[in-house]
Amino acid sequence: MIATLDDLDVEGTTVGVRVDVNSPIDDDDTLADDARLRAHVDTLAELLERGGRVAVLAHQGRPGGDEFVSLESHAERLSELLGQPVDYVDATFTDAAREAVRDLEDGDCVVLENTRFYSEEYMEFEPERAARTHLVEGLEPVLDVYVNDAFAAAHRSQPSLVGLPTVLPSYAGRVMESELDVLGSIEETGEPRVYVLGGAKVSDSIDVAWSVLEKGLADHVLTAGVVGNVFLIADGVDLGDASSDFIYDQGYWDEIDRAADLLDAYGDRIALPRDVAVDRDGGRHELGVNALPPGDGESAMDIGGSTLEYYRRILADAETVILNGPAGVFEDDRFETGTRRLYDAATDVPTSIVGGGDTASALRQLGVEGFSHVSTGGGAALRMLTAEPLPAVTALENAPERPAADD
Ligand SMILES: Nc1ncnc2c1ncn2[C@@H]1O[C@H](COP(=O)(O)OP(=O)(O)OP(=O)(O)O)[C@@H](O)[C@H]1O
Ligand SMILES: O=C(O)[C@H](O)COP(=O)(O)O
Repeated sequence: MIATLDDLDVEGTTVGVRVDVNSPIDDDDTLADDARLRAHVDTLAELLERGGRVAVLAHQGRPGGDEFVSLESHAERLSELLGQPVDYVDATFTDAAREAVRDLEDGDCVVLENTRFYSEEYMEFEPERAARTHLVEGLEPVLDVYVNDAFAAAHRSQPSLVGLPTVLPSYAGRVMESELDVLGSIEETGEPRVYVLGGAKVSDSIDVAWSVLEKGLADHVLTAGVVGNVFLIADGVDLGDASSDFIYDQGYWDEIDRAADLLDAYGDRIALPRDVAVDRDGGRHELGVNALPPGDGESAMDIGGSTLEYYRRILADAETVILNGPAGVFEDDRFETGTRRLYDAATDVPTSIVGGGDTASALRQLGVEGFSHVSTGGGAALRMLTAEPLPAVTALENAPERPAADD
């Protein structure tokens, strides 16, 4: 049983709050999009209003990557969103960080530095071992309790996610609570249940497809995007050199064999695109799979109109639809139709769940709204949608005894 903020006596308590504000970053190393910050405002505002002393912990980017930057601009934006001063300290668990946390008064908030600036935080550990890392040993003495609101990072077994809840009384924040409510009860949603797997994360999508088909969670899996292209090749369709080279360059060539095995095992429940759209003479041109391969240099960039009709018929009978990843290269006006129309059709299904923050922002750009639930998590949501446990959630379940909250 995971405790929530309802179980926490907040006033005067120093709370370490793990959030996921991993965001797109501009060329000047500052925040380019605040959607993920906005998601955590309710949790943070509630803790502050209830008199908590809040130390925010988060990662940004991956070591060596362009988006691996400090959280200073995140703190500035958070201050605007919360409508109160938010301090920032360029340290995570050193003396400077601990002093900033000890100096907090009731209702104060400080953002600590990007947790991944410390190498241990980019490693995966068992919780007991994570509890003996520098970050956890440094922060534990200055924190009274730990709140995890970082659902989007809950598939990572890293110190700030699994080590802190091993040593501190721990609670789920409001984002974590609502994600677990919706995604944790996937088996209880209505049937027929349809999974739509698009986008470019082919191995992850094939893992999900195996899992949901094997467990009987999916009545149908609809494939689109690069995932759909891999399944078409696995089914013996000649998509031409451009699409094949793309799949090879992305390192997904071996996935074709896995997709073929999946088709052998569960082909009756997997739907493949019936046509694709290519770039011909600078415009969109649709080709039925029987008319493939496309011309020289032409690549399958979107699903076509007959695929959309076919998928819409399946969705019309569905009680639940779970979607991840765009149906095509939606960033290009000529190839956004598949994503917009497929996702639009999904909003008519009684329960419609979109996993993946990037997909969600693409949908906002395309003006598609009306889903039952849009998850803040990409990889975490995918893992949850296969009914697999998330390490950070398990760590919350196993957290030490907590003092009872005052009513
Ligand atoms: N047919 C295609 N050919 C090439 N690229 C494609 C095709 N279909 C989709 N894509 C690309 O896939 C990318 C998105 O895939 P990805 O799996 O990363 O989804 P995502 O929305 O970022 O996922 P998440 O929200 O889980 O992070 C887009 O940039 C899109 O252009
Ligand atoms: O953006 C995400 O999916 C989470 O913040 C996790 O980031 P990671 O994939 O770099 O661990």
